[in-house]
Amino acid sequence: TLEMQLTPMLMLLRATLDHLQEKDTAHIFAQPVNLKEVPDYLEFITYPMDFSTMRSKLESHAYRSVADLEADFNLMVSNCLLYNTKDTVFYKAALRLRDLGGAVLRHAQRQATNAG
Ligand SMILES: CCOC(=O)c1ccc2c(c1)NC(=O)[C@@H](C)N2
Repeated sequence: TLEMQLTPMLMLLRATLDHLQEKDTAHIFAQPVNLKEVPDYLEFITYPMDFSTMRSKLESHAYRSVADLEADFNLMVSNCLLYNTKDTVFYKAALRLRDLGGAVLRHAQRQATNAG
């Protein structure tokens, strides 16, 4: 579509978000933390973040660069490392997502720079 040609950044951000979310194979970052299931979550976490929220922000043009997307990705990972103890599946998944996502984001930034 015309949007495909005229908004390379939006296309790159969508592809990068898809690639980041593929690394969350357990889907524990897919939706906001359920505050009914985790009632004390906001006692520790000021700004919750998850992939569905990032996708809504992307489609609302809230991200103007790979760095903007990376900031919310890092927030999501940091929230998880802060709230959950080291022995949990959540904490371990956040470490793995941080490392795998870092490579995805470095590649995306190179593409953004090359495309100009
Ligand atoms: C149905 C119960 O779900 C959860 O308790 C739960 C579900 C998903 C979670 C989470 C908790 N904690 C987190 O830090 C983020 C990363 N994901």
